[in-house]
Amino acid sequence: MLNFNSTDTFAQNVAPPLLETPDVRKARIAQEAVALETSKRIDAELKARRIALQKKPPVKVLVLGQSESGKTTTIKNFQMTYARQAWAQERNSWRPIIYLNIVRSVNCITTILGSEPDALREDSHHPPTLSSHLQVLLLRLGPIRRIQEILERLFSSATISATSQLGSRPQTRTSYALACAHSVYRNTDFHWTPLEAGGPQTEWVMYDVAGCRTQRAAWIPYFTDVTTILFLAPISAFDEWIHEGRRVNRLQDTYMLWQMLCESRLLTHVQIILFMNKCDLLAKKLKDKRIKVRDYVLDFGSRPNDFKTVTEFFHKAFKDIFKKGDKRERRLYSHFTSVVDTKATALTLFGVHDAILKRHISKAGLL
Ligand SMILES: Nc1nc2c(ncn2[C@@H]2O[C@H](COP(=O)(O)OP(=O)(O)OP(=O)(O)O)[C@@H](O)[C@H]2O)c(=O)[nH]1
Ligand SMILES: [Mg+2]
Repeated sequence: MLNFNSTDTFAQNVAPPLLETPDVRKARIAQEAVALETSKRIDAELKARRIALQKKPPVKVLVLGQSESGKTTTIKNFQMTYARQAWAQERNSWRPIIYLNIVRSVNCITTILGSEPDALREDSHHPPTLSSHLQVLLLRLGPIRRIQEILERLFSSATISATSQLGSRPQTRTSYALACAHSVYRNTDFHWTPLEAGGPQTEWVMYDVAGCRTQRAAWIPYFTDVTTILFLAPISAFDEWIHEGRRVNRLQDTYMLWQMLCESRLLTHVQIILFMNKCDLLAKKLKDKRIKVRDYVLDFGSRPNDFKTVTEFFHKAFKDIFKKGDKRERRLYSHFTSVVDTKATALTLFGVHDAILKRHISKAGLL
């Protein structure tokens, strides 16, 4: 209860005027009633939002593609664009690992030098040689051995707790919860207005799986659970062979995977987005006049070996496979990307993000 006679400045400021006419008093009381109603309404809205947020299913995206196709790099781009804070935190968490690598390298070098008697021998007839400097250096670097031990102990306990957190899904190499501030902020008349792009604070979970052949069976359990599959096709790899088998061309392997996804009955409800990736490497490769696409892709025939013709040709091939396999006339979203170019990728991701969210919302019956 406020004591209006007190010396409390807040109480004095909110106290009614001392000389208040009946009309002024009536207007004030009416105003206060409206303010109270508004306050109650805001409280109720906030509570409803909190409850809705708790119930809201996360947007789940499975990122697929052969090994080295750019999956992890794409997820890093998503993090940088939509969860910058989490990305910065994760980046910082790599610092001790980098320290450990440096410390290990230094210790390795000092071990090799210490076991080389010639390197440490001092010649008394000559001024101090490099070997005496090395001796001093080895002594000085002694404490680093202890640091290596501490860091290694730290990491072994951190690995155990991370493994237990991943729990029942050991096949997920990495799963990032993009608990992004997904309210999009737009500057209007110098005010920052929060816009809700599919609801505030929608949680995004992106599954990053291993792309090598032996790991692909582990993708299947995720198929039924995701809204969207983001498929990475490294189109620069038309003249390369997958590491697991010299005789399998990387582009052929990608086509085969793509066909499997497009035809899969398990995925008919899933939105598929194609990133024809590594365009920068493709452009570079095609500048070398000795590399001809037709030498690796027979269907390419006598078409010009330039970037535009080659990318259009690959695009058509992916579209044809999609159309043939698709059973529900889904829309195919496809993009030419170089995901190492973070600025250009951020622009692509804005479009992709909206498409995914739209699909997620309509699937959740919220549209
Ligand atoms: N130049 C160029 N390099 C790329 C591009 N995308 C990915 N890379 C590089 O290709 C390598 C493999 O990328 P990752 O993102 O690790 O590939 P991944 O699909 O996660 O591979 P796995 O985890 O082995 O299945 C990394 O060195 C990336 O920097 C691209 O568009 N252009
Ligand atoms: Mg990866």
